[in-house]
Amino acid sequence: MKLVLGADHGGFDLKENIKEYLNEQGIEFTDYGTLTGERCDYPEVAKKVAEAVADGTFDRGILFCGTGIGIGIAANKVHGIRAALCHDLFSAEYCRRHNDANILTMGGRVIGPGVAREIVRVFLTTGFDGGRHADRVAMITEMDK
Ligand SMILES: O=C(CO)[C@H](O)[C@H](O)[C@H](O)COP(=O)(O)O
Repeated sequence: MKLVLGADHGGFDLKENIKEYLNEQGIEFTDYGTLTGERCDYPEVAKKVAEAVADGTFDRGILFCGTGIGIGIAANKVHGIRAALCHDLFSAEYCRRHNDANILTMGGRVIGPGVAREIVRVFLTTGFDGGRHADRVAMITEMDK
C-alpha cells in the first residue's frame, strides 16, 4: 500500500511519532510535510495530500493538525476523498469497513501517541465491507460531481 502523511504545526509532533511507528513496523510512507514544527496553514497540506490520494499516486493518507478537524474539512473538498476524523478504535475500524475512508485525520492536541498508533494500525489493516456500504459510498461520490 502506498501511504502519504501530512501535518500542520499542530499535528507535527504526532506525525513524527507515527513515522517512528511506521518505520518500526516496516511500513513505507512518503511525508508531504510540514517538515518543521513552524506555523503553517493546514489547507495547503490537506490539498497536496488529498490530491495525491485522489489521483492514485497514493492509496491512503494520514493527516494531522491540532484537532484533526480543519485538515479533514479541507481534504474532503477534493473529489474522491473520504477523510475520517478518528480518535478511537471503533471509528478507525468502521471508517474503513463502512465508509471506505481513504484518509485518516487525527489531532495532535487531542490524542496521545499510544492510541494514535493503534488507530493507524487499524486504519491500515481493515478492509471495506462493500455491499450496501458500497451503494452508499457511490451516492457520496455522486454528490462530488
Ligand atoms: O484547524 C485546526 C482546527 O481544526 C487545526 O487544529 C490547526 O492546527 C489549528 O487551527 C492551528 O492553530 P494555531 O493557533 O495557528 O496554532
